[in-house]
Amino acid sequence: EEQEEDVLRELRLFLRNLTERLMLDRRFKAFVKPVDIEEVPDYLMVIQKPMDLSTLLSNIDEHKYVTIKEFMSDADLIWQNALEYNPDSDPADRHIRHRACALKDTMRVIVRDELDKDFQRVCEEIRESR
Ligand SMILES: O=C(C1CCC1)N1C[C@@H]2C[C@H]3C[C@@H](O)[C@@H](O)[C@]2(C1)O3
Repeated sequence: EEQEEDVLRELRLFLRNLTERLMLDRRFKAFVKPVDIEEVPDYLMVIQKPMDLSTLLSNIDEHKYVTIKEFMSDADLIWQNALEYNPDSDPADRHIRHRACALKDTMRVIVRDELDKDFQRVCEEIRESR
């Protein structure tokens, strides 16, 4: 229905705004683009599902997400992958993990504070109806 497409358009606007705000945050610079496989040749041996903020933005424009849960599943890969690939006690890994944790918390707080619960439920109903 057209009313359903109106809801999904509004979800995409929220998701683009959220993703763009994260991309502008200096703490999250390392998460903006895919990890460079030429620079990190073993990355795909460790990480099965790479993800980054630019890829999230492309997915939004390709109408991949009908609910916030689906978006968060991909968005969570960004910090989860960073924790998994950078586990060591050296300062560089600790710095990446600190930023990964900040990304996780920042995303959740923005969604909690800015995405209406009733709107989320309407999106879930659309997903269940398809
Ligand atoms: O995991 C990541 C990114 C950081 C958050 C995502 N990378 C894997 C490499 C390990 C570490 C060293 C850099 O040379 C750079 O190549 C990477 C990029 O950081």
